Amino acid sequence: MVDRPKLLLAELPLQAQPALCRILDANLDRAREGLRIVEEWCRFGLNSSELAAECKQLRQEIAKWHTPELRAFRDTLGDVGTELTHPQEETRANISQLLQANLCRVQEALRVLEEYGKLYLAQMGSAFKQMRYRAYILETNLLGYQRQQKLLQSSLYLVTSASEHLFAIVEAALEGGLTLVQYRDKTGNDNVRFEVADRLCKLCHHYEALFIVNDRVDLALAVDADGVHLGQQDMPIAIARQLLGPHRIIGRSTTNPEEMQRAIAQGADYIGVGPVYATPTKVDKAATGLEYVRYAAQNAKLPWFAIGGIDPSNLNEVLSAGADRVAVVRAVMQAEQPTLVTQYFISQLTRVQTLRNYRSHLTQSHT
Ligand SMILES: Cc1ncc(COP(=O)(O)OP(=O)(O)O)c(N)n1
Ligand SMILES: Cc1ncsc1CCOP(=O)(O)O
Ligand SMILES: [Mg+2]
Repeated sequence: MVDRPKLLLAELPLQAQPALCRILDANLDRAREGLRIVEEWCRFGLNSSELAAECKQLRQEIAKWHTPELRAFRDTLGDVGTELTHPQEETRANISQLLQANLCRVQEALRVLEEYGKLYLAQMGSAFKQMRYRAYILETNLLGYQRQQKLLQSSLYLVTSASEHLFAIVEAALEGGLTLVQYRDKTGNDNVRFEVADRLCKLCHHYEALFIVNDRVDLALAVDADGVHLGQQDMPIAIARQLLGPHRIIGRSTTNPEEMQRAIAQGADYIGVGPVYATPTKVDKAATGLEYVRYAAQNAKLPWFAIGGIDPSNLNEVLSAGADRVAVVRAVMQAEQPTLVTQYFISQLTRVQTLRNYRSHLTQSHT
């Protein structure tokens, strides 16, 4: 139980006392309801016992303040606010929006409890201030966890190239089930790049896909991207991590085992493996061939994407060498039907992943 500090309620004018108790009662409910909604996703959607436990602990701590005295002031019929809804409350485009809305609701309710709580009980303000900070940390951890999960679940990675139909192509690929997009543009100026990156980021998030910016940490931060992709000549991973914080994704290009081991040691979240085949999209880089794909399949202990010259005609060869994630530019950006090509890639990648998971399950259960 909460220590019973001094009750300040009596110091308020008599007519303000019921109002204060109703505010506290309503917001104690609101904060817990919002947390419960978030908790369900942590538990059943993300399978994260840590995040679910944090939601539960916060809920329980809030509940301790919800005393019978406060509940006694509830007057639902007399509440003029029950009919007031915002149109956005009626629709939720996706899980991220739903979580965002409820985390925001929890934080608002905790703020109300912090402020009005100061008039009710000594220590209530500081207790709810601490809980509000915990809710912010929960939000950041949840977002980071969601990103890593989505990265793990992504088998096809679209790296964009300049095109007058850029948005239509990316949207078509998203319609086909794409969940990971990198904005790569070596031309143009920063003004245009910012506009394009911002629009692409919103488009990807609307489809619940991750959005990564090539080369540029500043641009990634400016548009609130999910992460950045850095080559060997780009910014060091450690500096990017300092700028981006712990929860955004950092990818690294690798062409050989040494670069792979270094990227892992430096804390990359995923790596590009290639160019597997020579490609006009990256003329300055020699092909690494399938040998490096085989090496990655045996040694990479993080998500890795075979990249470079991959298209539906050679996909099977790359999969047979051990890849189960690929990144492509032309195969989708220049496809006549980007949705269909995306669906084809994803279906083939899912097929090999399922087969390999099944085989490794069998091997484990026989040892
Ligand atoms: C997924 C992925 N892998 C490799 C690269 C290449 O990055 P980099 O070597 O920095 O070359 P540029 O793309 O910047 O020309 C990539 N972008 N994505
Ligand atoms: C950016 C990059 N890095 C290694 S290969 C490559 C380009 C791959 O493009 P494509 O899929 O068109 O061959
Ligand atoms: Mg680069």
